Amino acid sequence: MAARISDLHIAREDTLPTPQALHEELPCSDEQAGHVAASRDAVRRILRGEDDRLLVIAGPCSVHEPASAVEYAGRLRELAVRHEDALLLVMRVYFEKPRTRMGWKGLIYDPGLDDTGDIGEGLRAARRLLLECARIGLPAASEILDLITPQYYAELLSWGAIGARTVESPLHRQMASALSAPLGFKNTTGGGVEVAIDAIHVAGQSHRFPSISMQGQAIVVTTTGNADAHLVLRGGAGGPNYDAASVAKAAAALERAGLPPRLLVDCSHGNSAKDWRRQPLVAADLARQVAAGSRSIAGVLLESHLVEGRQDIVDGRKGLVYGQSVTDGCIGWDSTVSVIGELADAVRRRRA
Ligand SMILES: O=C[C@H](O)[C@H](O)COP(=O)(O)O
Ligand SMILES: C=C(OP(=O)(O)O)C(=O)O
Repeated sequence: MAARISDLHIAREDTLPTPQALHEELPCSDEQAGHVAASRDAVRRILRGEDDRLLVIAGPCSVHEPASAVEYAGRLRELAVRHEDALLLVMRVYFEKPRTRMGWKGLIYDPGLDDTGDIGEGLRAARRLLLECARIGLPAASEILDLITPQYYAELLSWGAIGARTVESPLHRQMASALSAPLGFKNTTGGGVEVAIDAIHVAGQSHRFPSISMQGQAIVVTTTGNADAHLVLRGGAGGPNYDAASVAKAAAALERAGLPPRLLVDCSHGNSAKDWRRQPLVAADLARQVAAGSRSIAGVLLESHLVEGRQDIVDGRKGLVYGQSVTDGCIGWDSTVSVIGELADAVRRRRA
């Protein structure tokens, strides 16, 4: 008998709807598409220095509860209008979590929070939420982690991230060359900025690679390159990199590499030593840099939710505090309002 040599580690296979089927089930209207296109344009203008506002990407570390994400979106939209002279507010709507070891992988991978892993339902929930953001006129941002799932929802994003764990991956860099939204590359978890600068170069070029079509067919896609890729400083194993000296060093590295010396800074992750209480201190330092005239800082990222802190998933959705993160700790709503106000004032002071 021939030895069994395939599928030795496959427990089961389930069929997903095609990207096209999901788009037809949850279509994007002309108004929603118009909002996404205009938001991407606004992001690009800020990145290029043609608009002196600050891009602020704020929202939960991960979305696990669509209802609290919708409530957060409504509140952020009000803040966006209040500060639109100084800030472009974008909601962080993250559905796929790259874990250091094991842990809940996000709404797309496990929408039930119970390891049942109904990815079809997760994609549906993600798309529904992004459509809701577009409906209320709030631009949305997400990390692109999986190489197939973007076909299901990425056209609704106004900003995307390639995270610290995947910034060196050739597959993510070539996938980034296909994405339609401006894209931030994080420095590595070790703190390496050069790796992200390499990634920006690679994503800006044309690539040819295997992918899936809207009809779910295996295809070879040829891309034109994403000209709006940029650097995000998120700190790393060696410490934070949000201070003025680190920002200046990174801006100089960008210039040496022939790239515009403009970047985003994440107040969380390595820049807060993963302690959410430190995020307002990081944001205050960035606000001081902006008010003092820095034009290198084009944007700021915040992990924020309705309720401060974080909680563990113990028994699926049971017992969870509404509006509190189940991944990294977040600042709460009141702190979010004051941090965003401080950033807006910094832009106004820089103008004055
Ligand atoms: O922002 C999210 C987390 O920092 C990232 O997914 C890693 O999380 P973990 O170290 O808890 O696995
Ligand atoms: C995982 C994230 O960030 P980083 O890649 O910087 O760790 C995140 O923003 O969720």
